[in-house]
Amino acid sequence: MSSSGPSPATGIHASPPLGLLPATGTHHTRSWGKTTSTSFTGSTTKHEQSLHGNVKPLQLAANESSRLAYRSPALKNQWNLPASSSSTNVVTTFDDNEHVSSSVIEEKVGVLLLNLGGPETLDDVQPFLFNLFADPDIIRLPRLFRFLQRPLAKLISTFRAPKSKEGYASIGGGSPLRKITDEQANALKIALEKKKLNANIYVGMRYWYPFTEEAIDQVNCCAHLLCLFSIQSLSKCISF
Ligand SMILES: C=CC1=C(C)c2cc3[nH]c(cc4nc(cc5[nH]c(cc1n2)c(C)c5CCC(=O)O)C(CCC(=O)O)=C4C)c(C)c3C=C
Ligand SMILES: [Fe+2]
Repeated sequence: MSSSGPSPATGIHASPPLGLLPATGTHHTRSWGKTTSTSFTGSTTKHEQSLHGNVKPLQLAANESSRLAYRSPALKNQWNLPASSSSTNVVTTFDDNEHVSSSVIEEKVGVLLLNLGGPETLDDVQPFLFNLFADPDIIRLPRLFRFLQRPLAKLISTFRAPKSKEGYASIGGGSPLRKITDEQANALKIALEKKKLNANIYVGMRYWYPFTEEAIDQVNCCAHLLCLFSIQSLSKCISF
């Protein structure tokens, strides 16, 4: 996959987010090509929404400059979050001028930066590729042949790994994606602190560490979780 776009620190501004999720419940997310569920702190509500599901843009307030907070009306219903919920809904949006406008904030916000991940060492290359190809969103087999997904992923990843390793070796022995995403998280934390917003930032990857499920397990700070898809790519296979 080729990557391009703004610098890591500012790339956040160009990336469409997934949504604002309540930081309680059970998430059904996918890695290694299978669906798993992850419970996280304070869970009283169950829901079926995948982190990778479609989320509609938040109804934005007056200024329509390119903002990044989205919320699914459907999710709002699903999680039973009435507008007058006792827990204040926190909606923080970012515009192109790096101005942050927030509604009244009474609860700490968590931000989950979602990315895809990449192999960090040459030994990671084959298992990373396996995770990638075992995902039916990457290689979709007809229903009848679904049972072949993982054997096929094993086959392709094993065959492709040597060539990919050469590529990764030539750029220092691994993917820069983890480092870039961690840098984005730090930059976001610092930027929000400057705005007097104290948010916990988490990083979750779909195909490598730290997996989204692990990241969600860490979420313990907040009533709401803003999920931002922090991918920059020209790849046509990524659609939002
Ligand atoms: C048939 C081959 C491939 C398809 C189809 C494909 C689709 C696809 N890939 C991503 C996300 C990533 N791919 C990454 C690396 C990578 N992808 C392929 C092959 C296909 N991908 C290979 C062989 C590799 C390894 C690198 C290489 O040898 O070129 C990565 C990791 C990037 C990094 O920084 O390391 C990601 C992420 C998506 C989203 C996608 C289709 C939707
Ligand atoms: Fe790829």
